[in-house]
This record gives sequence, structure tokens and C-alpha cells, in this order.
Amino acid sequence: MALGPRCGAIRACRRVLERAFSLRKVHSIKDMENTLQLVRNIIPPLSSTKHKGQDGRIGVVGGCQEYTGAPYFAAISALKVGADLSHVFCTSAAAPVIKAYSPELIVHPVLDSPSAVDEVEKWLPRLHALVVGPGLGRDDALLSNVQGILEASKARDIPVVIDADGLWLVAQQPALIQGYQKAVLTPNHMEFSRLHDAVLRGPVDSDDRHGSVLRLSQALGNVTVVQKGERDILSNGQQVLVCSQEGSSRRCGGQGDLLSGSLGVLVHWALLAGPEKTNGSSPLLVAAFGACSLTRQCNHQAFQKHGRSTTTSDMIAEVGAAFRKLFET
Ligand SMILES: NC(=O)C1=CN([C@@H]2O[C@H](COP(=O)(O)OP(=O)(O)OC[C@H]3O[C@@H](n4cnc5c(N)ncnc54)[C@H](O)[C@@H]3O)[C@@H](O)[C@H]2O)[C@@H](O)CC1
Ligand SMILES: Nc1ncnc2c1ncn2[C@@H]1O[C@H](COP(=O)(O)OP(=O)(O)OP(=O)(O)O)[C@@H](O)[C@H]1O
Ligand SMILES: [Mg+2]
Repeated sequence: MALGPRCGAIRACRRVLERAFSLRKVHSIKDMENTLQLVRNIIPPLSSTKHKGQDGRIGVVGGCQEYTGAPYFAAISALKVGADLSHVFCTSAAAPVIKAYSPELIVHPVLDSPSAVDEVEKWLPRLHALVVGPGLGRDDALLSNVQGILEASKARDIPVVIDADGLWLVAQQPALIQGYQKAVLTPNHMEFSRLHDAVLRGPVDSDDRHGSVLRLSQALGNVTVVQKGERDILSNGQQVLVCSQEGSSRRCGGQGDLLSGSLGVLVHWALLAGPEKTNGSSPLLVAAFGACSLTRQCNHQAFQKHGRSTTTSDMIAEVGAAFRKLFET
């Protein structure tokens, strides 16, 4: 009992030190341009000698009866950013709907099948990255299949971007991705709170977003974490980057799916390019910074044209121009 106030003081002191530590590593706004240059370095050149598939074969795991838009947004964004092939692994009810949105996607109605893990595992050798969670829902049987898919992906060292209901699964079982260096988590405000609560056993310190993201990443064994918000905070437990690329005040659903789908491609490109191209920075952090900047720029451009009526489809229509503006200058 007598130690109570002293413990409180020690905790407060530790918090101040940690905050100073994390702020020292925080990426200042003037570094944004330098980091954008690193993103430019990882983008593979277009070339007439490449074959289809070389610039990225991406899989999206998600899509159920309720949510068909989210996996579509993620998968089409991967293609629009520059992947060559984009697959969706969804439930049987979602598949015809997603196919009907776009002839460009390859859609596998397998996620609610008893052999879902085997069905997806067959494709893993042909995929460069997986985006897990957009529109997945929270059905226990589906989540159990996705657990198997994540384990199979880790065994093959395939990079995974985990978003939306994939983060719900990780909050139930953080051990699933603990220490996996090729995982990137992309939580929104609520998803971050749930993860923080599950992993660090306490509420987020809203006065110290940088420190909260840094600590969550460290507690997960340096898994890369991207906390989306007014400014996106990114950390791999060692470095903290901030993306404040101008977007807009329009917050329609689906913007996060554009981000996770784009990130699937950029993660593949960044790992292929390696740390020489990223000047020693973590390739996954550079990829995540690229995807955040691109999503926000799409939002900015779409808002200029459509104002309050901007939707995620309008943002996807801006991917090409936004990409050119940010990365092909
Ligand atoms: N068209 C579609 O099919 C879409 C489906 N979606 C899917 O919907 C499912 C649930 O995703 P949710 O993102 O709703 O996840 P959650 O069920 O965790 O809900 C997030 C909640 O947090 C609230 N919120 C967001 N930012 C906040 C902030 N800064 N402060 C306080 N509250 C905040 C939102 O209004 C929302 O109610 C996922 O599978 C997701 O992929 C979404 O991606 C949106 C588009
Ligand atoms: N207040 C804000 N100001 C500017 N940009 C924001 C703001 N909040 C989020 N964003 C941007 O919007 C994008 C999506 O973030 P958001 O928090 O909406 O994700 P989400 O809730 O997962 O979206 P989704 O509806 O697709 O599930 C990110 O690129 C983020 O940078
Ligand atoms: Mg989301």
C-alpha cells in the first residue's frame, strides 16, 4: 500500500522517458519528401521484357454475405496500383457478387468450405502477398479458416497485410502474428483500441499516439503497425513515421480497403527491392508510408471533384493520377 504513490511516480517518469524516446524517433514533416523518395525507389520499372505476374500477384482474403464491397475495393486497388493479378478468396455467397463488380478480379468461392485452408494453400505458392480481413465478417467458422490460412502463409514466409476483421481475429489471438516480420497491421481508431487493449492490457493514451503505436508494435515483436487517422502513425517498434499527406474531411466507408489493397502490392515491391533501395529503413515501413500517402492523395483529388458526394469508387478512379503525382515526378 505504502508503495502506491511511489509506483505511480515511477510509472509517470517512465512514461515521460518513453515519450521523449519515441518523439526523438518521430519522423518530422520535413522528412516526408525524403520518405516519398524511398517509396519511388522501390517501384519496379515498367518494362517490355517482363511477363504477366512479375509485378505482383496479390490475394485478398475476405468477402461474406454482408460485405462484398470491401474485398472488391482492396483487390481492384491492388490492380490499379500496378499488380498484374488480383485474387479474392471469399464465401460462396459473396463470390458471384464480387465477380459481377469486375471482370478483372479472379474470385474463389472457398472461404466457407470445409476445405478452405487447403483451397487457399494451393494458391499460396503463386501469390506474392495476402491482404487479410476486408469484408471478412466475424463468423467463428470463417475466422477459424482464416487462422489456418495465416498459419500456412507464415510457414511459406508470405507477407500479410491484416486489416478490418482480420484485426478482430488478431485481437483474439495475438500469438497468430507475434514476431512475424512480414506482417503489417492497418487498424482504424476502433481496431487500434481493441488491439491495444488485448495486447497491452489497457486503454490507449490519447495524448501519446506515437508512443502507443510504438509500444504496440514492440509488444507484438516488431510487427509493423499503421494506425490510420487524421495523421497516420506508422511504426515497426524502432522507428515511427507520420503521414500527413493532405486528404479531405470526407470519411466514406471503404477508404481503408483502398489502403490495404495498395499496401499488398507495395509490400511485395518493397521486399523485392530490399533495404539498399530504402536506405536502411524498413521496407515494410516505406511500403506503408507509400500506401498511406497514396490513399490520402486519392481522397484529396476525389474530393476536389466530388466534394461531399465523394465515395471510395471516386477515389479508386484517382489512383492512376495520384500515383503519378506522388511517385512519378
Ligand atoms: N462496402 C463495404 O463492404 C465495406 C465494408 N467494410 C467492412 O465492414 C466491417 C467492419 O468494419 P468497421 O470499420 O466498421 O469496423 P468496426 O466494426 O470495428 O467499427 C468501427 C467503428 O468505429 C467508428 N469509428 C471510426 N473511426 C472512429 C474514430 N476516429 N473515433 C470513434 N469512432 C470511430 C466507426 O463509425 C465504426 O462504427 C469490416 O469487414 C470492413 O472491411 C468497411 O471496410 C467499409 C466498406
Ligand atoms: N481524420 C482524417 N483526416 C484525414 N484522413 C483520414 C482521417 N481519418 C482517416 N483518414 C485516412 O483515411 C484512410 C482510411 O482510414 P479509416 O480510418 O477511414 O479506415 P477504415 O475505418 O478502416 O476504413 P474502411 O471504411 O475502409 O474500413 C487512411 O488513409 C487514413 O489516412
Ligand atoms: Mg477498415
